[in-house]
Amino acid sequence: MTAHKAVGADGQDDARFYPDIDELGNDDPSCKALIERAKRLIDRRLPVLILGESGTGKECLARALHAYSQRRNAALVTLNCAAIPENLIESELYGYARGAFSGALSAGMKGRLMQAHKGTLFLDEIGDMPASQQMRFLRVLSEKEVAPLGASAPVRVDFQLICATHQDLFARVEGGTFREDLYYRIAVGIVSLPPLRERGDRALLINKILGEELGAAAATVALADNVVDLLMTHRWPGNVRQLSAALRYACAVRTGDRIEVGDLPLDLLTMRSSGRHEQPRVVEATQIVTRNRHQERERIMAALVERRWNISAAARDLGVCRASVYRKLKELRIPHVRDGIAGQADEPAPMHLAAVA
Ligand SMILES: Nc1ncnc2c1ncn2[C@@H]1O[C@H](COP(=O)(O)OP(=O)(O)OP(=O)(O)O)[C@@H](O)[C@H]1O
Repeated sequence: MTAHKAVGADGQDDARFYPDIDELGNDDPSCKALIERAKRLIDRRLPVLILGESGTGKECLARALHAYSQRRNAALVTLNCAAIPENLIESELYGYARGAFSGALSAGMKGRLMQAHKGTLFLDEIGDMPASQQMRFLRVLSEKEVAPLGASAPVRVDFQLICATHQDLFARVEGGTFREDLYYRIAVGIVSLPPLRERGDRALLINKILGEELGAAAATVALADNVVDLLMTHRWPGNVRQLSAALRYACAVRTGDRIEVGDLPLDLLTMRSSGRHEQPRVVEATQIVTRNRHQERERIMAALVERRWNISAAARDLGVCRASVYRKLKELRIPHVRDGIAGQADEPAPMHLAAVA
């Protein structure tokens, strides 16, 4: 992760960390290809338009692109067009000169377009830019000049434009709420982020988020099999944001080294019972199960070695019953060394072990 200075939606310096662009694609070939394409679009004086459902990582990508670009040492200035009241968007974007109107700041105000000079302007939810502002913004893009309200002369601006929307922008053009000429001006370098349910790197994403949340402890925390099943089959309407929130919640409330289904947010379980999940992705689920198995194997082996294969003592350390330890030995294919350490081990496994396993 790389840190850069930026100016956030409230105009204040934003010291948030910026994702490393190469980490966004994980090891998934299609995500990596998409990120590589986005990298090729930056620094070409082309506007970039990031499309994708809410929570797919559009802002993350915009931040990563800025941090990757040649403009990384200048500001990234963001404005969420849906979050600013229509009557304020004009002064936010263009600013105003000293004494431009009664109630204005005495020193005037530098608008976001001028703040972004030499840097990057990120306009989130561009589909919500009021119709009254679209023509003026188009003119700025054509003329590369801004005229703050009350200013005697326009000011030249140079920024990398990145816009994002979760809406079908062309449908808004067809519906008459978004100008067609502005659409063609901003929709040049289009990058479409897939919804989480269509991504082939869900397991990698889960591991990455767990790693970020738990740090070194991630190596000792496993996911119960039914948690893996749920994470891999849920449809995630809130995309990566929802997945990340669910995992962070589970990491916070877990009481042991295993995240159980009861550690997941209640709304996720409710959605599941109402059928908002999909068919398991067997290959990916296997990756997580393998990771869990590996960690579980290590945990059990450590307890057994520590207790010199005294199953009762190891079971106590692990917080499970002896039968569970025997079941795990079988399940994880850990060969019993009972014969090798004579006198240290417990009595032979009970006859009903096969049935338990
Ligand atoms: N590749 C990724 N790896 C890890 N976390 C990610 C990734 N992409 C997105 N996230 C996380 O998902 C959350 C949502 O990301 P972001 O705000 O970029 O989505 P968005 O598409 O801009 O959402 P919205 O349309 O609602 O504004 C953030 O918390 C972000 O950290």
